[in-house]
Amino acid sequence: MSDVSVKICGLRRPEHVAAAVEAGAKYVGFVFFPKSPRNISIEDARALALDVPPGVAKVALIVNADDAFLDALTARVPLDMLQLHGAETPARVAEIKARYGLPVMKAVGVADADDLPALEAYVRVADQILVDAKPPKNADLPGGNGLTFDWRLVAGRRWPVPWMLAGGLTADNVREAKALTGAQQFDISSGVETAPGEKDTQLIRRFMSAAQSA
Ligand SMILES: O=C(O)c1ccccc1N[C@@H]1O[C@H](COP(=O)(O)O)[C@@H](O)[C@H]1O
Repeated sequence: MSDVSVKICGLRRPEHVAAAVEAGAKYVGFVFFPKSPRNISIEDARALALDVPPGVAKVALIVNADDAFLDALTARVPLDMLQLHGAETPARVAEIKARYGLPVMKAVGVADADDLPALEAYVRVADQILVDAKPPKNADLPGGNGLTFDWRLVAGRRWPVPWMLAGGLTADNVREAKALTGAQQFDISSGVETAPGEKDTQLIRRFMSAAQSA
């Protein structure tokens, strides 16, 4: 039995949700960000989420969302976690957690050692931390760019809450990512796609197998 947990993010089709669940993903992610090729409507996400079995966490990825959107989202989609992937402050993270009563995972972008202190404020308010590659300046997306960062920056790091590694992961590099960082949780989106937003069942299975044997 593997000690690794995987989140497959940016799912939009039932066959890809099924492939992720059948292959052992512990989290499935839905992206609510109109600029993303993985964006999904609330009603389409609801239909997918209703078919996810217990034991697999349904995660909504949101970027600087306001309360009106979050009210509508949480009223319709049965969710287990909110992933905040924008410039939400620690105070906003705490506010969202209190208002919706859902566990919150805050993404923090890392490019160099100067980005690491920002994590400390978030581990006090979030239930989990997602350590992702920092997007390039002027990037359209704050994540999901298929970029890695220098994993040695977080080698052996421990925080008081669970953490997940993201950014440019693939079936070919997840073993090295685990060995270098000691991460036990991995989040992937573009690495299981054939084109932006186009998930692939075989790539999902291949990544799950590589992560579980890493
Ligand atoms: O996937 C997206 O479109 C996305 C949009 C806005 C914010 C985050 C997004 N994706 C997240 O980014 C990381 C890394 O993704 P990748 O594997 O490098 O493609 C991951 O947490 C995605 O959930």
